[in-house]
Amino acid sequence: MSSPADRPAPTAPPVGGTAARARGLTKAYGQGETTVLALDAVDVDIARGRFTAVMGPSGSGKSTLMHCLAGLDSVSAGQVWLGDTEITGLRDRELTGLRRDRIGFMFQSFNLIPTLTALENITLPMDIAGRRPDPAWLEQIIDSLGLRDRLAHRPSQLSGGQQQRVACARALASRPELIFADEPTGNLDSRAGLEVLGFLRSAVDDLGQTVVMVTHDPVAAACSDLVLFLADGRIVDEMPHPTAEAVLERMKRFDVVRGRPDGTARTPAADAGEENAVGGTEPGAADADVRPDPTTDSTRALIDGTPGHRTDNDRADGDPADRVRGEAEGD
Ligand SMILES: Nc1ncnc2c1ncn2[C@@H]1O[C@H](COP(=O)(O)OP(=O)(O)OP(=O)(O)O)[C@@H](O)[C@H]1O
Repeated sequence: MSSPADRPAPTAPPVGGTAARARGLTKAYGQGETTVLALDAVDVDIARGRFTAVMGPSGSGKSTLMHCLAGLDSVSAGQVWLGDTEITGLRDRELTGLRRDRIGFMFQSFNLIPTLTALENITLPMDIAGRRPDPAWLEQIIDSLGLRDRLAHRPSQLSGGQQQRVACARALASRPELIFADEPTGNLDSRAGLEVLGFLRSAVDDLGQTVVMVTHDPVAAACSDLVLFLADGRIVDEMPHPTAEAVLERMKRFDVVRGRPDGTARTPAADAGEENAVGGTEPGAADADVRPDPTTDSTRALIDGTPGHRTDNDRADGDPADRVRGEAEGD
């Protein structure tokens, strides 16, 4: 395990084995004295065909990293590639198509459309894109997720675990290069959570997918191949072949929050280069009204007809589910 100081300086991005990568990825919210540095010159490589977990204290930048890697959020500086395509600098329309074709999303809140059946929810992103799912692939996903006898059910007729399995199938349906999962087990009891983690694991092992999962849960992180630890918008550590115990121990090393006089997420300790200093753990009250709405993000990611490329402090009006429903049903 390496500390930031031990980590080799980044060279040219590796080619071939990388599903996504970022160099110097920086994301600041707000301006002037109220600036929050959510990501601070992050270099990261997401290995293709692997399961990567992202952990860190609240406010450390996990969701922001995921959103920037997925092209859901603009970056303040730096570059992001999906495969060999640099997505930073792409126009919204190009980004929309790329997300739709190459990325699958899973969110804590499932984000299923209540009026659609499980099957309709699974194929919704492809239907909106005007693409037909590969029937053999779809069948394989449905069977491996155990959804065969639930396809005609609406979300309200499904348990939380089943709903998340539908969301998992939806993320896999287009056979994306990369699946981003933001706290996919956050709304599930431990049994259903483990089940969903098992499916994500087998999506990697058996279906060759690449998964990036943000989680607070050491047990969930232990299902991954590699855990990246974020603190203060930086990757401060990584752990291959994690166990829940080792992850828990590592998380304990993150210090108690110390606020910064200038209100940014960074701490004086972090400025001094202390690896285990954590800042911005509790988003300040001032941030509370401008934090991203996960429903908005996921909805945008799904329908991708709305400006999914969020700008700072951008919030969608109205009920996002209504907008998705409207798009899906052609209202
Ligand atoms: N739209 C926004 N406007 C202002 N600040 C933001 C916005 N989104 C995130 N932030 C701030 O950026 C920092 C990183 O936020 P982010 O949501 O990425 O952290 P996180 O590690 O995912 O947190 P959590 O575990 O609580 O979900 C935090 O200080 C947060 O308050």
